[in-house]
Amino acid sequence: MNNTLSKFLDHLSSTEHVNLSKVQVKHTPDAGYGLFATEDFSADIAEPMVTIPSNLIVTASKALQYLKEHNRQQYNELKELPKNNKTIERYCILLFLICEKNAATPSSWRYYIDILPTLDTLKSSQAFFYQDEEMQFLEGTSLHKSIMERRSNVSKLLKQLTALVPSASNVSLDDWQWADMVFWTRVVSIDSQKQSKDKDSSEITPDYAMVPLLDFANHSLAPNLRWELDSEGNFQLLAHSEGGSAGEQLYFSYGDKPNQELLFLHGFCIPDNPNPAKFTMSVIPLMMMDEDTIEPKMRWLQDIGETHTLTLEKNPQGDEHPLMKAGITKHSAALLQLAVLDVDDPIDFILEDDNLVLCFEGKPQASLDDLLESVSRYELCPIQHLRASLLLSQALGDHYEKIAETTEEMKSASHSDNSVIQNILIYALEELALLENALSILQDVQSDLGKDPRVLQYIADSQSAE
Ligand SMILES: C[S@@+](CC[C@H](N)C(=O)[O-])C[C@H]1O[C@@H](n2cnc3c(N)ncnc32)[C@H](O)[C@@H]1O
Repeated sequence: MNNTLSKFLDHLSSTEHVNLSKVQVKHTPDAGYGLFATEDFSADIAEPMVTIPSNLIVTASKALQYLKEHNRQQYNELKELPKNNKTIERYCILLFLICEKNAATPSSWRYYIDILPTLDTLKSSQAFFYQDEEMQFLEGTSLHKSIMERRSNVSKLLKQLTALVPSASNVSLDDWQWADMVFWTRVVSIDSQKQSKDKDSSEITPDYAMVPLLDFANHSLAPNLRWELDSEGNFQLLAHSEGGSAGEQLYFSYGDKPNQELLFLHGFCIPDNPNPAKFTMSVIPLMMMDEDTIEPKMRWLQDIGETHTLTLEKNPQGDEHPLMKAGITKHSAALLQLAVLDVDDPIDFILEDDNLVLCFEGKPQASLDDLLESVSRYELCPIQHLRASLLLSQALGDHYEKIAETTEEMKSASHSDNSVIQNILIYALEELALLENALSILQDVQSDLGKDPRVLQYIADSQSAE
């Protein structure tokens, strides 16, 4: 056991009187440290395996208390910010972590800070820090896009923090990244109602908590450990389900997260994860096909407050729209209908009170739902559906090809003992299967639409025009 870990555990047992007789922290083969049972445990026994006292749990109010003593300026600025806001809660906790990590004179919290993963450890496991080779293996996937977005947002978020808390302007980007990642990989969300003992009306009602010791427990979809808050705000760690035997690793569930989310937040995947993958991509490159309308379309989306993300889910979304049979959400089906409209279609854009309004067949469209509905009543509707479906097939097909190529490469023997690449492979194959299924459904959809007389006429007209 390393020195900082044994000091931390000593501190818990001798100073804080935490009874550690039923659990221990040990290295695991593939998940860093883990929490293990030292004796048989059963859900029939109501007694907790271990109780973490409330004074050891890091919440926003605890962080504020700490900053009041250790960084009065940050405390004064934070306490003026709106209460019960998750972002502010997170800022409090991050600033606490950074302040104690860098304090010349350690407080008793340093035992905990010292056992948290360092930035170098996080760099070797977190998707955010993937090198070029790993990013190449993610080409075409939704995760590639999410990582790039997170990278470009990091300094923006730090700027947002310093706009609210000017005294945090000396926080380095490295410290900020370290604290943010430590936070997201270890935080649990608690029901703030149960935290009555922790409430102080002048401070923030906490929902986020970092719980020393519990945060050594790794994730499983079949957990044998659960936690409960007692009436004093202490965290009780209890056997879950059937319990288990001495020596077993104790897992709790981080939630029903799909592999994409697990890989993004934690750097690992669960083989055969039943939580279905989602594929996301931006509609913007698809809008770019028509240079004349891209600008007003983007402005209209902005004015009606809509996002640009297309989402493909595993399970069909219904049959309100042919694309939804392939798993495209209603919002995405509408975005695709918008994307295919061009100057030859019955659309106009008019400016009304500084807002750009899209009119379809002369009627203003207040929302994407309205547009979807108007297109479905349009006499050439099957043609519009077919165009949207072909555009989607083209886009998904491009992603499919990129992912198919990289998964073949990852399957090669030279990567078989690289756990990072094996995790990427599990995730990429799921996304590949999702795309393959959608592409095959889209083929059927297109073949059905191709039989519609209006479509046949349209094709004949276009051919004779050529
Ligand atoms: C709350 S911590 C658990 C303790 C951690 N293993 C440690 O060494 O400190 C969460 C992190 O543990 C790792 N982890 C948790 N569950 C895992 C699993 N089932 N497989 C692989 N790594 C896991 C991930 O790096 C994750 O971000």
